[in-house]
Amino acid sequence: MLHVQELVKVYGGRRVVDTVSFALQPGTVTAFLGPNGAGKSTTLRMICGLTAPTSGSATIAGRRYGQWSNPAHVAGVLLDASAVHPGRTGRHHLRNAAKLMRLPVARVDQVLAEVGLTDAANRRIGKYSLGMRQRLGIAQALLTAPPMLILDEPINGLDPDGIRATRQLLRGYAARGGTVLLSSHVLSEVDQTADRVVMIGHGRVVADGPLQSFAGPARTLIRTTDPVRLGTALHQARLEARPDGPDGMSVAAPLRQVSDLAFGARVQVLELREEQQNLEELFFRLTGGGR
Ligand SMILES: Nc1ncnc2c1ncn2[C@@H]1O[C@H](COP(=O)(O)OP(=O)(O)OP(=O)(O)O)[C@@H](O)[C@H]1O
Repeated sequence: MLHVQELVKVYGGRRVVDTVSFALQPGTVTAFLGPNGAGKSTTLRMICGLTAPTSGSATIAGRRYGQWSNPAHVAGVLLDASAVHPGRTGRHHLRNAAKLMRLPVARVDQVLAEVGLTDAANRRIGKYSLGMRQRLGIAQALLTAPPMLILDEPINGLDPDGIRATRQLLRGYAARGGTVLLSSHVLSEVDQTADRVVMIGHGRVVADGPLQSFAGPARTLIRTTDPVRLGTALHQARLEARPDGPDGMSVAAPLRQVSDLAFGARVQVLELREEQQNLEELFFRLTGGGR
């Protein structure tokens, strides 16, 4: 669907995008992750034909985005959610966009509903929160029901409900065969949305693969009435464990193994859960944490 091949952008003698390559398949959500200034927006702008590459190419379904006679039908794009007229209502804004693309106006109410903006449709955009503007931008990208979405920081500024709704929307869209590329500088925003991560730092791709492949070994948090006894059992099983609170331990083992061990040691378990994978650490290690 999307093929990015050795894209390079030089500004003032500096390679802000440095030989970036990746390809996306239909039915997937890919997060393009990197700290501020890593080169995400510049890459997305080159993919959408808004910035000319110094070298390299990006094609969607075999052609450069700008070469398609109706590019919005090939990929829906949200690059800057603030680029909207504040005096217009959300519905008015989308109606204008639909007319420009020669789409039936009935489509406007469908996409407003898809992004959860029906109730705010007749309010002026100037009164929208950043999150609402982001959702309006996603609605506009969805107008043509395109096979691909390219979204620059679509989750930035959303409240938890907005993040959840956007996550469901994008997952549903990919489940129906759509291809999503979304950028973010916050890993936790996308770790439940994306199947795959392309990480970029200082203009270069530093990691690319399924999200699970970045996960470290499983860790389990266990709280028990008898941490000393459990500690002995863990030691005997040669499992690395570190204290977590007065009666808790973080154990370097999968949940099932820790559960079996606690059962065998006859300690009463108060809490047992898999720990969140700390992808953030990996992200900062790989990208150098910034410019
Ligand atoms: N038009 C331009 N002229 C000169 N330098 C630019 C231009 N656009 C971007 N840059 C520089 O290129 C680098 C990458 O910027 P880019 O906006 O692509 O990063 P980003 O990863 O999207 O970051 P952010 O999350 O802050 O938007 C930055 O150092 C930025 O200052």
